[in-house]
Amino acid sequence: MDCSERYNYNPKLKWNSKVEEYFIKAYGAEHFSRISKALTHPSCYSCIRVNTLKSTSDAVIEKLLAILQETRLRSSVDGITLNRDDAIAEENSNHKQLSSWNGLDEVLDNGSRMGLIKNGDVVEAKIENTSITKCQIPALDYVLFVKGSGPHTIEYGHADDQPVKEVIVSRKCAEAVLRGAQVFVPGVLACSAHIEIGDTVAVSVAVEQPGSENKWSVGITRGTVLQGSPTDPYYHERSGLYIGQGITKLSRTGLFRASEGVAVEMTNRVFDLPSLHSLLEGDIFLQNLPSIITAHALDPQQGERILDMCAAPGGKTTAIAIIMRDKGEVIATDRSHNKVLDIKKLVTEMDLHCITAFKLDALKAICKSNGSIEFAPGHGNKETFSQTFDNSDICKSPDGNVEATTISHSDLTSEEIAGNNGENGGKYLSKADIRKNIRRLRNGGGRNHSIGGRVEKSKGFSPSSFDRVLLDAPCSALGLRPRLFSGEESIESLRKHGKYQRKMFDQAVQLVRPGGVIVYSTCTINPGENEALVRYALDTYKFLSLAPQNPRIGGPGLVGHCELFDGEVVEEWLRPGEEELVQRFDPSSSLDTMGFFIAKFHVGQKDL
Ligand SMILES: C[S@@+](CC[C@H](N)C(=O)[O-])C[C@H]1O[C@@H](n2cnc3c(N)ncnc32)[C@H](O)[C@@H]1O
Repeated sequence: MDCSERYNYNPKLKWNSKVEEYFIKAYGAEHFSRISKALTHPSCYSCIRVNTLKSTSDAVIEKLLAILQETRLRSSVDGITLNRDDAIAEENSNHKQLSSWNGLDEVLDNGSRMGLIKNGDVVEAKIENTSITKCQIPALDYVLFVKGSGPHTIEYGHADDQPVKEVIVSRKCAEAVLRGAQVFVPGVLACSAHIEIGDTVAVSVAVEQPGSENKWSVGITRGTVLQGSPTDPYYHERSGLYIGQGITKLSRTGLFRASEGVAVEMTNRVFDLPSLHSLLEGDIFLQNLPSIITAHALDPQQGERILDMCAAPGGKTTAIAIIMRDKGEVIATDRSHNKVLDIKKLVTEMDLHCITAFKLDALKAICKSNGSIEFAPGHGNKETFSQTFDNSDICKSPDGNVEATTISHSDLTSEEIAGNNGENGGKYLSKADIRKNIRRLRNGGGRNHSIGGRVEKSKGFSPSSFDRVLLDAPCSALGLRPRLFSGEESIESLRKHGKYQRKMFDQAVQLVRPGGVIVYSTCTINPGENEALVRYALDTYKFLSLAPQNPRIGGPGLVGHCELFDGEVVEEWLRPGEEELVQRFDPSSSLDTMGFFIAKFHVGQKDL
């Protein structure tokens, strides 16, 4: 095979064959092939929502340009100076010698900064390669796009007689790298024999391959030695799966001995997207455009009572609260205890006061009696600790008393945490879970707040007690980008998602008041979880009607039906006239978003 075919990025997404057949029926072969291709690429921009209660778009643009430019300048200095010896010296001294760099100020002051001004407003600001644009959709000028680039062709320096040094990473790791992350140690699966610190390596990804009994497997054991020749495991399968080039931060031995840290610092990426994680916390939130549109489609009004049924990590909840100017009541629920902590952390960071987060199973969201909330009891720190680790039912308090269950660092040693001590309700915790929880404990309840582990459990809410309900349902997530494998879903599993979503929707219908609104959304391209849910809703509840959405920038929904299981099951989608009332975000469209679906229902008199 020609080397240039091998050392590039041209993945072909693998699907379960029946699922592929079904999607081809839904979209047509050519369109589905475009969707499939688009899913393997990240969007070429990052989307940021500004917390307009704490900052402004202009202030965020200013700060981000400064940070991004500095990062670029630093990494270009790294690129020039980071040879093997420098890297070893860096590892030894454990800090970078860049503190005297003051190039950023020069760039800011020397007039190379550009601003595109429209109607007196900055709509695009640029410094050299960094461009930040304000969203032009009316009322969404607090949404910013930070432009990335790609796919780039990378010169890996391969020659017939000299194979390149290589590192193979896991699929999840590669998907994160394509979004702008570095390669971290746990993501490394295999590498060439003689990797030293500071080596330039080609990074490729091991993607699941079809195995026996219709099962998929990666087939590369961690620690495998690569020769750079066709005798390497899955050599041919990795053709076209090269995601960039980087510099190793550890030797081969270190890579498989260490448990954390950066393994490869990416210097040449197929997709170059600025990494914005943990920047300007509280002032901004990284969020996909369709998710922001979902909050607008709900059209929450100040003073209303809103329920976000599957809310974690709180992206849409906080977007809703900000649209309401933090006035009213937003109740955010999620079934997972730890994820409710994530919501609370985000709410604290964003300094929002109208949101209350509860642990609640959305399938049991209606309370039988009036008393609707129970609180997690505090029983001292050990108990609290086990609560933080345990997703099982923790709330048995019958009296509704609120007791803070705050954890302080001094109350826990890492040994106590790592030892597990059987305090996790008998549930096995992997090392990764434990590390995650240690991080969670360290990070606590937001920047300036004490570390809090209090989670209230709700018993549910009274029927018709909300003005608006958002059901951003758990789904097959087949719209998420970038993805390098989609074979895990079968027709049966897709249908299970649909069933689960319908049950949640039944609860939403009961909770919203007559005259209220339900918004249903998913991040999947599967019509069985989108249009089929709308059909179910409209056919089951005659008092529901599809409502127009504002803004509406997504495409139309799918009209018609699809036969499954050799015609034994007919899945009904939209009827003519309904398609323009939903929003379907097609990853292959020019909007370049994730695959997403939004339907908005108006709730009429329920006794009809
Ligand atoms: C698509 S995510 C929600 C994303 C969130 N709305 C946001 O924008 O940040 C779906 C969430 O549903 C939660 N979930 C799954 N099953 C649930 C259930 N039975 N009850 C409540 N939440 C559930 C998951 O824990 C997950 O956090």
